[in-house]
Amino acid sequence: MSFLELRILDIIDILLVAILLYYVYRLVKGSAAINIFIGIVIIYLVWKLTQLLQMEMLSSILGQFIGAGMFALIVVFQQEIRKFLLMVGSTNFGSRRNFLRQFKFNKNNGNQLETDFKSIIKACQKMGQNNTGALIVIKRNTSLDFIKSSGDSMRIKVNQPIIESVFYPNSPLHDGAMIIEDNTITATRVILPVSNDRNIPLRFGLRHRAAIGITEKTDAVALVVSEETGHTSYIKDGSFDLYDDLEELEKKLEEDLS
Ligand SMILES: Nc1ncnc2c1ncn2[C@@H]1O[C@H](COP(=O)(O)OP(=O)(O)OP(=O)(O)O)[C@@H](O)[C@H]1O
Repeated sequence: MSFLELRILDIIDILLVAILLYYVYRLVKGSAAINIFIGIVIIYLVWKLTQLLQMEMLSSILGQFIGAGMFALIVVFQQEIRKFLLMVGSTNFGSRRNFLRQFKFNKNNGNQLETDFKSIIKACQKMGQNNTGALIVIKRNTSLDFIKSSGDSMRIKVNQPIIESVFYPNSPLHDGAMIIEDNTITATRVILPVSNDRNIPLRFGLRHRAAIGITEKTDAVALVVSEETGHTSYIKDGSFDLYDDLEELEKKLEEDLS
């Protein structure tokens, strides 16, 4: 029964593997790769079990299969591996403020720029009334530098008329997404990664899929104003975060951005 002895390091090991699996699952969720991912996890677990029970023959067959399969996996999951490395590399662990924010130690410390979410919501409401489409991504901890380069960089403090004029249909900047970081509009016309999730209802087009895509890959939140319905959707962690009225939306943004 010696294999059942647990050291602290084993627990840390298990936790780290669980986190890794969670991130891999988030990357492949909704795409065809999810079935391959589940298949691999099952084969790996069976292999480990056969090793533990010292079933030599089955364990060596599965071991060889997994060894050769690693190369095949790199080819099959090329896209996902790229996204994963991008996600790891773009997480700004270096910033002390962001690090502390993870633990909410420095909540309301007065030094950080509070996002003027009320102006953003008012702009969305106004654009919705005029059936003007918009896609706004608000950064939280994960760096968005890897997508900003696809658009035009700028540096304007958030305010309602500026947001409305960026998305005004004939404006040269209206296409693509607007990025907001630390209460500053830092990029417009940004092209976002589109989600492959097959569960997104067909009535939602590319604008909504792009918002879901970026919130799957980063911890940013997104607001989408539909050109067709005028409705503002709030998107977080790769899915629609529903609300009943604007006050509730304000509350959600206040909580999520603090
Ligand atoms: N990958 C992307 N990144 C950023 N913006 C995008 C992306 N794909 C589409 N868009 C924006 O979405 C607009 C097209 O939206 P589309 O009509 O397909 O979306 P929708 O989700 O149906 O929204 P709506 O309800 O407003 O029609 C484009 O004009 C462009 O501005």
